[in-house]
Amino acid sequence: MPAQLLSQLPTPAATRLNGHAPLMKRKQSSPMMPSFMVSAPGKVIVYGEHAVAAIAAAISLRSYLLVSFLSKSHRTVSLRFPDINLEHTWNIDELPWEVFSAKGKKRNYYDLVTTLDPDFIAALQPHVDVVSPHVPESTRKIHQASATTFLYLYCSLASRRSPPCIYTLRSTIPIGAGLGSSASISVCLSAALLLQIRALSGPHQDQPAQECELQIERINRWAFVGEMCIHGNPSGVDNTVSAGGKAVLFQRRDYTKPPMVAPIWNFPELPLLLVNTRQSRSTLTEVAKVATLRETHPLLIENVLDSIGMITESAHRLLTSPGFNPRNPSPSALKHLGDLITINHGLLVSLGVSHPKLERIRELIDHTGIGWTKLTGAGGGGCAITILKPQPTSLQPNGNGNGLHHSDSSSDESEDSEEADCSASIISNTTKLKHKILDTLEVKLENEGFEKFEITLAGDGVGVLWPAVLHNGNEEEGGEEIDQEKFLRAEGTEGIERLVGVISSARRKLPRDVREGWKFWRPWETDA
Ligand SMILES: Nc1ncnc2c1ncn2[C@@H]1O[C@H](COP(=O)(O)OP(=O)(O)O)[C@@H](O)[C@H]1O
Ligand SMILES: C[C@@](O)(CCOP(=O)(O)O)CC(=O)O
Repeated sequence: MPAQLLSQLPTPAATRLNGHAPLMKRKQSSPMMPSFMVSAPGKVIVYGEHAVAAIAAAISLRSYLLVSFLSKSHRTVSLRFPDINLEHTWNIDELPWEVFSAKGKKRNYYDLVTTLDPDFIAALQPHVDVVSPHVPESTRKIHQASATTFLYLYCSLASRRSPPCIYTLRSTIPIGAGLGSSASISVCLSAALLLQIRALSGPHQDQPAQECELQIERINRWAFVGEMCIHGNPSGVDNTVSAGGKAVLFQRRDYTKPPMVAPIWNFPELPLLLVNTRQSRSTLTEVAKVATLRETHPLLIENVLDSIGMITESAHRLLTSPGFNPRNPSPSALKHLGDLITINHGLLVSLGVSHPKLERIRELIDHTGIGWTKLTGAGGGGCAITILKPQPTSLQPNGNGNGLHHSDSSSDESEDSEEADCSASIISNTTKLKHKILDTLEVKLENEGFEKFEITLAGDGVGVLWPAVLHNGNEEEGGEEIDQEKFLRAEGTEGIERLVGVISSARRKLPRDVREGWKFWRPWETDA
C-alpha cells in the first residue's frame, strides 16, 4: 500500500480495536504479533425465493478465522481448514507476486473487482494443484476451490514481505445447505487480510454510519472476489449479507445482471429455529424446475411468482414503516411477519420446490404451535426456518401422541392479557414450557435425522476480536488467549461458541447474542 494511503488511515486498526494495549497483556510465549480473529455470519432467505424481490438476513451461525503469526525465520503461510480436512503450507517467496503486481494488473485494496483475471488464475494453478493430491477427486475439488479463494485474495492484498502466518478456520454453518457458508469464509479472509494491511478503520463505537458502511463495502468487494473463485458467477447476495449483517432486499429483473441489493437496517433481531434436512440440493436444479413449470403454465406460475414478490413487498413495507419498532416489534407486527412466512411456504410448495423432508419438519413444528415455518433458499432440500412466537401461546397436551398443540385464538388472547398483569414467575413458567417444547421437538427432529439450531435472525455482520484474547476475568492473567490448539480442540457449535466468547441467547429473553470482546461495524446503531 502506498505510504500516502497508509497515512490516510485515521489510526492503525490494531491499536483502536479494543482500546487497550494488547501486547502488554500477552503471555511471554506468544509469537511476534498478537493473533487475532475475525468472524462472519451465514444467511437465510426470509421471504421471496424464486421471485423478483426477496429478503435475506444474517444468522448467528458463523465462521471464525484465527490468524496466528510465526517468527520471522519462517517464510510460510498456512491454511488450516479442519472442517473440510484441508491443511496446506506455501512458501511465501514462491508465490507468483510478480504476476499479481505486474504493471496495469495490480489491484488496490479499495478497487471494485468484478471478474477474475485469467492470468492470476493461471499463475496460481501450480500452487493449487499441489493441494491435497491424495484425497478423492470430489474432496480435492472442494479443497482446491478453498485454496484458490485464499491464494487469490492473499496474492492480491498481501505482499512478499507479509509476515509468516497461519489462517485457521472453523465454522458453525452447515456446508452446502444454502446458508452461505462459502460467503462467510470469503468475508473472513477478506476482512483478515485487509486488517493486516491496515486498510480498515475500526470497528469502534461512535464510528459514523457512513464510515462503517465504507469498511463493510471494502470487505464485501474482496469477499465477492473470493465467492467468484468458489462459485464462478455468484449473485453477491450471500457475501453482502455476511459482510453487513442484519438483512437486505434484493431484486432481480434481469437474470443476466447482478441483483440490486439494499440494506434493511430495521430488520428486528428475532429468535429463529433453523432445521437442516441434511438433504443436498442444487439451486440451479430448483430454478430450472420452476422455469419448466412456468413454460407449461405461464399465467398460473407468473401469478404465483407475483404473489411471492408481493410477500416480500409487504414485509419490506412493514419493516420500513415509520411506526415499526425494530427493538421491540409489536405482537401484531410479528404476526404480520409470521403470516407472510406461512403464506410464502405454501406458494413455494405450489411451485414444486419443497421436499418431503421439509414438509415433515413443517408438520412436526406446526403441531407444537411454536412459530411460523417455511423452507428457506432454493428448496429441494436444505433448511427450514421458524420464526418463534414471542410468548408461548396456550399450549397443552393434545393426547394424540403428538405432544403439544395450540389452543384456539380466543383463549390465546385471554392468556396474553392475564400474562400482562402477572408476575415474572408466570412468565418464567411459560418460558420453561417453551423450552420444554423445544427440547421435545429437538428429540423428535433428531430421531428423524434432522439437525436443529436455535439461533438469532438478523444480527451482526463481520466482527473482529483483536487480539484473540477474551477478558472474562476468571481465566489466565490478562484474559484467556484463544490459541490454535484450543481452537482446533473446541467441539461442535457449542464448543466453538464458548471458546470465542459467544453467550448464546436463543433461550434468553433478549435475542441478541453477547460476543464478549468482539467489535462489529454496525451502521444501524450509529444511525440511531
Ligand atoms: N467450514 C468450512 N471450511 C472450509 N471451507 C468451507 C467451509 N464451509 C464452506 N467452505 C467452502 O465453501 C464451499 C461450499 O459452498 P456452497 O456449496 O455454496 O455452500 P453454501 O451454500 O453453504 O455456501 C465448500 O466447498 C468449501 O470450498
Ligand atoms: C432460488 C433463488 O431465489 C434463491 C437461491 O437461494 P440459495 O442458493 O438456496 O441461497 C435464486 C435467486 O434469487 O438467485
